Amino acid sequence: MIIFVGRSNVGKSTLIFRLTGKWVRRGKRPGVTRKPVEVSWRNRKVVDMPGFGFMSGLPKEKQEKIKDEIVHFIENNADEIDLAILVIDGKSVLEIIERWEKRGEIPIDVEFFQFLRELKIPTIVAVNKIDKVKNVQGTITRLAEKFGVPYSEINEIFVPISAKFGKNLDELRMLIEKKLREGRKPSEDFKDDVGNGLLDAVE
Ligand SMILES: Nc1nc2c(ncn2[C@@H]2O[C@H](COP(=O)(O)OP(=O)(O)OP(=O)(O)O)[C@@H](O)[C@H]2O)c(=O)[nH]1
Repeated sequence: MIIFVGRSNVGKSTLIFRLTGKWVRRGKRPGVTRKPVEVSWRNRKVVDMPGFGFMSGLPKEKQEKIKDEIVHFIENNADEIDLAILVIDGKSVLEIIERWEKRGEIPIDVEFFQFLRELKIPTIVAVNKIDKVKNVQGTITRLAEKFGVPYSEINEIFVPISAKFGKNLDELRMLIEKKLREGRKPSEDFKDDVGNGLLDAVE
């Protein structure tokens, strides 16, 4: 199974369409709670998770509920998940992350990334909407710092793309295939060091 996670409106559905030729969108306006949407692609399940985080008109409790549901889905299906693609909006994500940091909170995108890492789920961060970003390389470097990814691993994790304009999608496809081929490292004992953070938050 391949899962797509990310804030609402970052372009998850557009990206899934670009990669698989399948529409997962059900025409709902942003902010309306929805369940994970599953399509089948090359003998695998591809799941578009509901968007997390702030959505205008959505009360905080509902945001938290969506986040908890995503966390539970990932925990319950962790054995089956071969790859997670965290989609972020390259234009706005750094500003959002810095806003959270100023409030002394862990930014939700960073929290999800670390949660996936704790579960040893191979993860790619698709930095979308780069058609709107001036300094792409600078953005990726700063993102790597925020996500705690060492410089040497940047190209294994971050891929700048534009789902809408079809930019760099071949690079993303190649990285997806590479990660699926590699699978989980055999030495990584699954669920071994699942510790704090999101998991505790929903206990
Ligand atoms: N400029 C730009 N816009 C994009 C890009 N990818 C997607 N969009 C636009 O962003 C908006 C949201 O895209 P969706 O694919 O619906 O986003 P989503 O993450 O599935 O949204 P939810 O269903 O709310 O979770 C749409 O208007 C897309 O056309 C991109 O690469 N560049």
